[in-house]
Amino acid sequence: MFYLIGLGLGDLKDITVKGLEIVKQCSRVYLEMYTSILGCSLEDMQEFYGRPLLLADRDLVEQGADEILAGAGESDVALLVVGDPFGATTHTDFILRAKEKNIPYKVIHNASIMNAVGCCGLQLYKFGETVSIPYWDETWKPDSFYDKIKLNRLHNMHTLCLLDIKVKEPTPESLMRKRKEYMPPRFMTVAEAAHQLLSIVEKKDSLEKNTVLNEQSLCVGLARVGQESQQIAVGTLLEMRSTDLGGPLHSLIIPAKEMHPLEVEFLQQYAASIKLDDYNH
Ligand SMILES: C[S@@+](CC[C@H](N)C(=O)[O-])C[C@H]1O[C@@H](n2cnc3c(N)ncnc32)[C@H](O)[C@@H]1O
Repeated sequence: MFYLIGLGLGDLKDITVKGLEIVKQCSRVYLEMYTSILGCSLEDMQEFYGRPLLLADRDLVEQGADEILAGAGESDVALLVVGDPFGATTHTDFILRAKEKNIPYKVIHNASIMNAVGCCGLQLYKFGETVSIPYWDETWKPDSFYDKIKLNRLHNMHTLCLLDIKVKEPTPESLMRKRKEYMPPRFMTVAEAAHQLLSIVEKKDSLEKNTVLNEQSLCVGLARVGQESQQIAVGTLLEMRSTDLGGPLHSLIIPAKEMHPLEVEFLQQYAASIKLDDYNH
């Protein structure tokens, strides 16, 4: 059997009882470690699960499905995913591959950022399309996510912005070499995301006089949701640019222009600088 097991968002104890029992009985257990991270070390996980974990980086997950699924028809193999297995777009492919190979499979669900985002008080029912904000570099500055945020705002929906994670990034010097050297992992912060959004707003503003989003628009910053050190901050896009929410992972929400009074009341707890009742969101 092939098992796809969600680990939740908090720490190693967020795995479900069912998930833990399966982990203990499997012949091989892989840990996917590039679409998200947990607030604990690999060593702690191995000790808690009482067994070694095989690390599955992007190359192995995207190109090595055969290797991971090998033997899963005869013995039990698990792939552990931080959050929920379907909280990232990558893992449905595993199920399709398992089906193709006639390997039976089971999914063990867990909390995902896609639903835990409700911790800030914004109603899940009112979220529109989720967007991903990628790190820009000198020459590559994609901004198509901005149009999706704009559409959500026009339809009075909140936008969850997932922020880029860069792991196993080759150093520029090693790009031409066979043997790659890697940069330290990077996790986009709420401040970095706000900085990139502001530069798009400034560019679009002068081009199209766009008032859907501006530097005074309300934003919600989330950090380490589900962990003991979880942080939530509410402020303007401009304020978010200089807000330090500490270590990874971070997400940014652009709320709808019109909010339910309960949403406003809940958000107000985290808004140090703004009186939301009087504020044009
Ligand atoms: C591709 S998504 C992976 C989602 C994961 N499989 C899940 O179900 O939650 C990764 C992005 O979600 C957001 N994220 C994941 N966990 C988070 C957390 N605990 N707190 C804040 N943001 C989080 C970050 O923006 C991160 O870059």
